[in-house]
Amino acid sequence: MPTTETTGPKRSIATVCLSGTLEDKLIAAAEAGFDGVEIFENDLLASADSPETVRERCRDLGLTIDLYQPFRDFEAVPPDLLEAGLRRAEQKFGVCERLGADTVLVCSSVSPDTVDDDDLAAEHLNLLASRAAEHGIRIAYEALAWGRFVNTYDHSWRIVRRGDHPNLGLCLDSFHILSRGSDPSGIRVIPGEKLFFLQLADAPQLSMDVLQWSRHHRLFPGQGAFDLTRFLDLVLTAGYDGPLSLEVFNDVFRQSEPHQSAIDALRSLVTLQESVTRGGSERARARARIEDLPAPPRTEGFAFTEIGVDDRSEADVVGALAGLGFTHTAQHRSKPVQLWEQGEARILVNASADDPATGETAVTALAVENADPTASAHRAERLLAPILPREHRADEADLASVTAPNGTAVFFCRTDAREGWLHDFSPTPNPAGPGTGLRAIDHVGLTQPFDHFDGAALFYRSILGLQPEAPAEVAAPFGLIRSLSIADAAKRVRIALSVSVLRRGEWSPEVRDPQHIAFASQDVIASAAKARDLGLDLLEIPANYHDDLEARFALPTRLMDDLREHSLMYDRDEDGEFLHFYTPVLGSRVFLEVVQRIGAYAGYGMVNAPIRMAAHRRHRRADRLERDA
Ligand SMILES: O=C(O)c1ccc(O)c(O)c1
Ligand SMILES: [Mg+2]
Repeated sequence: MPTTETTGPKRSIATVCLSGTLEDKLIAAAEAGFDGVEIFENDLLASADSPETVRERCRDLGLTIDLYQPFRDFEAVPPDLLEAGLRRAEQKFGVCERLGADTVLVCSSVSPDTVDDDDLAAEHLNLLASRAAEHGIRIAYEALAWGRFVNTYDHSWRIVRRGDHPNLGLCLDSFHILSRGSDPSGIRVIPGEKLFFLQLADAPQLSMDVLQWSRHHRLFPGQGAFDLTRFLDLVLTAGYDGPLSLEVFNDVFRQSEPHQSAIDALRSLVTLQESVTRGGSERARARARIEDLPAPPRTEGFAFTEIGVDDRSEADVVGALAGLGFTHTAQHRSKPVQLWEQGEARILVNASADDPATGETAVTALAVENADPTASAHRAERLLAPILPREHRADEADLASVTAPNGTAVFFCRTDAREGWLHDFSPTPNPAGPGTGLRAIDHVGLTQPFDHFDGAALFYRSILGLQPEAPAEVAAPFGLIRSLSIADAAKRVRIALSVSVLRRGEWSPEVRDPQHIAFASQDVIASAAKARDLGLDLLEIPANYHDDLEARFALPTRLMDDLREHSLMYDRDEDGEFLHFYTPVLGSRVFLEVVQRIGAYAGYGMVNAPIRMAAHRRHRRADRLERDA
């Protein structure tokens, strides 16, 4: 139930964001903790409930109805169509009165009957506003990015100003403004009382028809490429004091379980408010205020990562860790959990924690090192993250943790705390080996199911206070892979999310939803050589790859020899170089990687993913043939 109290602006959501019938949508919005809704006309038309019943239901759920929409193709039309429009409007005003909604959204016309005449548009909207006023209703005029003649916010503002009626104002929709690349800074000079409504939506940067972009690809704030922090700052600075409302048309969300979408939606809005309170104008900061949201954790790296294993995969995982020079340093005092360490890299191998969803080998937990785990867990709870119930004995650490969308547990830890997580482990007598030069966990790679990708990115960003890096796409053997990595400013916590774009059907790669843990080495060639000596089975990279590499980068012969000999891969960007190698897949879908960043290389060797995926498939095939022989 709602844990995010509203002390700042009201938070609303358009019913079009969520899947289901009107009833499903209202319940989901209320349960997530929204204060109000925009009712999309089609949702009401398909409902068997009278507007009065909908109004009552909303009241019972603690929701206000902040907007009724959309009313279309009204202004700057010939007299007969104007008459018809006014007749339609009277019916809508009646519906609004019955719903208890005081604002109707009017989209700029796309009709071929509309003329390019601002005076006429203003006159018609003035007439509509005076009719609306008789019902105590306001008209919020919104410039659609594809409006026939009015398609920018400044144009809609000129018309509203000319229309000059107290019941006529603007609806600003971030999508329509930012998708066209309009400069939003002019919003600041619009009088706040003329801003009747605000709709917030993000979107990925795409080059396509703007109507298609809007109707299929909108995202919740923070999930796309628009600068919504600046946008909201400008709107609040102008003096807008209505609800912050989300209006997201998205093909995936339209068919997703509405409770989860509503939670994602609210999380995105709270996170957006938070970013305005950190950087906005004084007026915007005061308006966006959120009570009692602890600051994002100051992350200091990964405390540990946990791999859940089963009877068969345990030997593979432990064997690979030993081959990478890790030492089994400690054993959990009450659970079948081993701690393996090298440098600051710590891996828990948990024989009681295979993936609850699939029973497979999986990265079951991430733990981030930070100064105040209790505050971080409190923040996560305020951001609607599901808190993980923990079984722990009275003398064991009560670790604060939450569950990420795909079931991965996220722990907040202080490794050096006296009663911290390490306290639950007893040291083994194993002497620390020479290692292979691994220092720490560089990143964790998690593949997400397509429908949860945007939600997962938002979750990690918002809960851990991370920032997204550049999104990328590569064509891989089993389909297109999209990736988005997120990291803290110091790059000590990096999470590389990826997704098979639109995966459908039966034909599927050998490794489903792979996950990996990458370790940082200062000399990956030496690490690979030592790992070989320790008996590690390195993933073999084909000669074709290295031949192409040589041609592309003209690397020194010595380096090429090393890359070939140790099955290393290579990448380069403007700021540095990246060398990396992999283990085969351990169990069903986990593998390990060792990376070396030279200079300020910022990526993850994503261009090499298709080569790695094909190599993994080859390796597993060979493995199976060997087992069957
Ligand atoms: O796509 C549309 O038609 C549409 C309707 C109403 C809106 O508020 C909007 O932004 C778009
Ligand atoms: Mg809109």
